[in-house]
Amino acid sequence: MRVSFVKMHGLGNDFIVLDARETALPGVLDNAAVRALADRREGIGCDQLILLESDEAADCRMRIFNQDGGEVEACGNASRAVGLLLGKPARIATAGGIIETRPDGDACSVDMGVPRFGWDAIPLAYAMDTLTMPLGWEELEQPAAVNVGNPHVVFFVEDNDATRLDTLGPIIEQDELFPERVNVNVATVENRSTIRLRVWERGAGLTRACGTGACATAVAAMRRGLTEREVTVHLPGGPLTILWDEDERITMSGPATESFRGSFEWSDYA
Ligand SMILES: N[C@H](CCC[C@H](N)C(=O)O)C(=O)O
Repeated sequence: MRVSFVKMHGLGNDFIVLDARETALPGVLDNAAVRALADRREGIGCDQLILLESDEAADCRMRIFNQDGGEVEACGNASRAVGLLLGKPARIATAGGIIETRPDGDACSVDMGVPRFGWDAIPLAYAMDTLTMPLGWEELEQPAAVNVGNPHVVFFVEDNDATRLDTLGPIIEQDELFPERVNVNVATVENRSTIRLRVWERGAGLTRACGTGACATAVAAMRRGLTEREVTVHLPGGPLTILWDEDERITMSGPATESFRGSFEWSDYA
C-alpha cells in the first residue's frame, strides 16, 4: 500500500510528515521502520519523522520520532511546520504537553508552554542545582539544564563555533547523568538580545536548527541574567525569536517550509 508524505523543514531541521488523521497507517510505525525511512542513504531521509493522528482534546496529536527511531516529547521546528500545514491556529497534543500554533504566511509562532527546571523534571539521575551544574566534560563545563517538553543541557562559551560538538555531543548525550539522554546546546551570548547556538540533538546528532534547543538556551540565558526576555537565537540554519513572558510561557517564532510531497510503498520500509 502506498503512503503519502510531506517533506518539510524548519531552518534546515527536516522532517517527513505522515498524516494519519483520516486514514490509519497500514501497519505499526516501529523503531526499525522509522530508522529506515529517516536514513539519508537508503531511505527518504530526515532528522525527525512526524506522525499526525486525530485527538479528542486537541486539533491533532503530533508524535515525534528521532532519526534513531526513538519517540520523544517535543520538537519545536516540527511544531512550526505542522502549524503551517494545518493552516490555521491550532492546539496540538504532544507527549510533552499541549502546544498552540499560529501560522502567519511562511512563518509560525508556537506557544511551547512553561519550562521546568527541577533536577527530577529534566530529568537528572540525582539532585543538583540546574542553573549552574557543578560538573563538566573537558572544555564544556557548568551548564544549565532545562526541560521544554524534552530534556536540554546548555553550555555558554566564548566561541561556540570552536567547540568540538561532534566529539563531545554524543558523549554528553549518553552520559548516565541523563536517564532519558539529553539534547546538547552550546551557545555564545553576543549581546543582551542575541545568542548564537549549535545543537547536538538526542537521537539525531548535529542538526541545522533545534527549536526546543533555542527555547531552552534562551530561558537558561535569561535565568542567568545574560539577556532580555526576548532574544534572537541564530542557529546554523537561521534565526528564531524566543519570548519568555511574565506568565513563564515560551513563544517561539520563525519560518517553516514545505519542501515537496511524495509517497512510498509501505512494505519497502516496514
Ligand atoms: N532531538 C530532540 C527532538 C527534536 C528536537 C528538535 N528537532 C527541535 O526542533 O526541537 C529530542 O530528542 O528531544
